[in-house]
Amino acid sequence: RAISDNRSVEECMVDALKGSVSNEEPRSLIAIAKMWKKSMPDSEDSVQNEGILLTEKLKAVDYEYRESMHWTKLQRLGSGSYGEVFKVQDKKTQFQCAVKKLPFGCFRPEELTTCTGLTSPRVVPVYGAVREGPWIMIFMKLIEGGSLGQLIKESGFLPEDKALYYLDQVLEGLEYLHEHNILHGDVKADNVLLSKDRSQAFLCDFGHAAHLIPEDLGKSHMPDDYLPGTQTHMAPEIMMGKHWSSKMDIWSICCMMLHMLNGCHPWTRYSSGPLCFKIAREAAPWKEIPVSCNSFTADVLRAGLQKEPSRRASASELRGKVELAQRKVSLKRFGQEKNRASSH
Ligand SMILES: CN1C=C[C@@](O)(C#Cc2ccnc(-n3nc(C(N)=O)c4cc(F)ccc43)c2)C1=O
Repeated sequence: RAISDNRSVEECMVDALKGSVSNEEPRSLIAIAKMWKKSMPDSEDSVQNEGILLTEKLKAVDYEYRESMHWTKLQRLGSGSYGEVFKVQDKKTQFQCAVKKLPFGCFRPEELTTCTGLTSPRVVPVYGAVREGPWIMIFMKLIEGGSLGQLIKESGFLPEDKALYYLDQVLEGLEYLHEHNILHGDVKADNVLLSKDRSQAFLCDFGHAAHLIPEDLGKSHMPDDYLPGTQTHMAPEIMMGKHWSSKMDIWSICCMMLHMLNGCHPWTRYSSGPLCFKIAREAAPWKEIPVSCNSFTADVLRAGLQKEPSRRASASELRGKVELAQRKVSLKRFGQEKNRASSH
């Protein structure tokens, strides 16, 4: 029937996937994510259980994959855009991973279509997604070291060399996303996860992500259902309803750098209440760059905190400046340690 109706391959695929959970390829996950967008939650779906698992370590049983029956929650890890995140375990394989649980009505297909099939070592791998009644569960790799936001809270703030180290790694992830015309849309320390030894950083939470259509760049405004990210990290062009581009992520990652260095989000030390007018009208928050910063680190922040997107550095340009600043900062630190050693 499918082919005779001139239906797309994707539509045929989705028909075959409806109402069951199966282990399939990434393109099936993308197809069902788009199907979920079209189907609104209603009462008869209360026991609906359908989805796609991308790894054999998570095993659907008789085309079902249900909480408590096939996997169990071990502990709450944190909260993302519109959802809570848990450490979970597959009952059959004992494999542990993380799951973001969100209401079906808050699900955006871009949360899956933007991160499925990515191969960057700086992006948390997705393991699949399953709908259970009014909930969507998105499974992903467990990252044991917690979030960069939690590290900053524990430490108060980060030393310049460590902040530059994490900034470089997250910029590598942004370089990859922007090369694939993907906007992350909510870059901040809570959405950067750390390995157990805290040497590796990974980008997560594609709940605000969008596909950047190259021919649309510079023209289109945000799509109607676009979900803005964190206000303190929001680029001025969003506040002014102007064109959107990958440069939004660059503004946000520099706000994250200020958060690492100062221990607080930009704009929050000098004002309370809605920031949208302040961010749109006032100068970029260069005054929040610590005076103790190396001049090359300050250059990174000034290049990324340009109010005009066209004057703002790209991820690759900013990474080059970060790596120069890292050399200067580590040389300075090396010099200080040498002086300390020789004075003893
Ligand atoms: C690939 N993929 C699939 C869903 C996704 O959009 C997300 C997310 C998200 C949001 C907030 N927080 C976490 N979060 N994940 C973990 C983890 N994987 O171990 C985690 C661990 C924490 F300690 C705190 C928050 C955490 C994950 C996404 O990116």
